[in-house]
Amino acid sequence: MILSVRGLAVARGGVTVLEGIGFDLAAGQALILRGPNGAGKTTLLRTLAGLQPALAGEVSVAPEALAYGAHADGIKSVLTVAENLRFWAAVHGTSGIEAALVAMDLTGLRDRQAAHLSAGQKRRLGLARLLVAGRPVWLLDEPTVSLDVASVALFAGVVRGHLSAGGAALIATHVDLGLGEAGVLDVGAFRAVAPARAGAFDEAFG
Ligand SMILES: Nc1ncnc2c1ncn2[C@@H]1O[C@H](COP(=O)(O)OP(=O)(O)OP(=O)(O)O)[C@@H](O)[C@H]1O
Repeated sequence: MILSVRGLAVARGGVTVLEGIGFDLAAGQALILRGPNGAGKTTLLRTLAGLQPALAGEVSVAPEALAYGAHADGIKSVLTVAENLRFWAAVHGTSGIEAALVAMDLTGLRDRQAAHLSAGQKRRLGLARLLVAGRPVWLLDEPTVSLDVASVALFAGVVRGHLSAGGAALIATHVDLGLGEAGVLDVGAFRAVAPARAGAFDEAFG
């Protein structure tokens, strides 16, 4: 397994959100994280990415195998698209940004300053970063936000290519990426916090 999780408990703001999480991710596999707003998908991904500590449990993965992609994707607004990608290639010790530019349909925008990209174009640049990083396990939080239908399809193709090259992906998304082969993990099954009591609204405001 490229990523194994056992008995993991995660918290946000000092409150345990999910507990007893367990799953395996093999090379070539994608797992879609499902659950309503606030269920804990972002918290789980942040914990796996090492951005916050786990409360309990074990995560078995090589830290250098992970690439985390979220809303704040670290784009430097004063740099051009190509300069951003070259920067990340230097950080990750990889070379060549052309394949990433082509894959995310950014060749025509390569010399545009990132500050002047649209929201969807910025998102495509953030996703191109994953390709430049060259890491096998993608942890993705709502990767398709701001993407139009064509870009979602483009991205789904990129994920498929990553999987067939032996990569793996854990993706929190409310959108159907058309990855028929992907598994689904409903984080609701691991919820630690009791839902708000019925009637609480009436008690507070009634
Ligand atoms: N900075 C914070 N401090 C305290 N609590 C937080 C903080 N950020 C999020 N939470 C709470 O933690 C819980 C889990 O949030 P999280 O962002 O992980 O959910 P999510 O499943 O990713 O939701 P969404 O689908 O809306 O992105 C929610 O109840 C949320 O209100």
